[in-house]
Amino acid sequence: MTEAVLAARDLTFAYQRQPRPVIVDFDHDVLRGSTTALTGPSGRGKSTLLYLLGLMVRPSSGRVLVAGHGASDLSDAQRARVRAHHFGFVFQDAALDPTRSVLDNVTEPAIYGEMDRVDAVARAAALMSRFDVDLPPGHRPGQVSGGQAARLALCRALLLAPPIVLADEPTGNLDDAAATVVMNGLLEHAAEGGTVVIATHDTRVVARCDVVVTL
Ligand SMILES: Nc1ncnc2c1ncn2[C@@H]1O[C@H](COP(=O)(O)OP(=O)(O)OP(=O)(O)O)[C@@H](O)[C@H]1O
Repeated sequence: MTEAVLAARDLTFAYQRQPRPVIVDFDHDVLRGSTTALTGPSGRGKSTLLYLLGLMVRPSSGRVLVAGHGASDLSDAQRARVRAHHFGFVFQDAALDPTRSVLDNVTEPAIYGEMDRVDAVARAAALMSRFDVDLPPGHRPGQVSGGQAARLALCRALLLAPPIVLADEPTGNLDDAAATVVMNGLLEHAAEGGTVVIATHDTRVVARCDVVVTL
């Protein structure tokens, strides 16, 4: 049987001071090597669900299991460790730190993931070359295009070759060519044995995922 690398059990989540929960009794198994699109209309909770699965917010009730182990009820420090070892994130609108160079943005997960600086820089250079964003390392995010920022965010997410990549609207505002590069990168990660979950309303992305979850 194919193993669930990530699972939601009776997951319910309400933002503080909000009358209604955004996610209610959500159950799902994400299988190793799969690509999953979380889709649905704006405001249905795609991003929220992605952050729950990525252990960035705690569920109001229910659990998230990572590699078969309950993870959402761990302490903040323990969840941070699980995040560092299991997940890579592509945040909405790339979310690069404008105060740091593009290289330091891409190598940032190494700080949490126990990869030394020399290896991190080499791996970053290889990824930046593969995705055709081998910019001068001192460049700042303010000096790059939206498509380049999206590819740099992908490089950052893949830096530690994480078992699971979670991506929040990774192709938002990208033209077809740039969206294809980013999507190909995510699909290649899955083809290499990684697992990919994407919150998106981009039909170009949904069409290329193995599993579609509509919220
Ligand atoms: N920090 C917050 N506090 C209170 N409510 C929030 C917060 N963040 C999101 N929400 C609400 O939760 C609901 C789900 O938001 P979420 O961003 O997860 O949806 P989404 O499906 O990803 O939307 P979109 O496609 O527009 O990005 C929305 O009604 C939103 O207004």
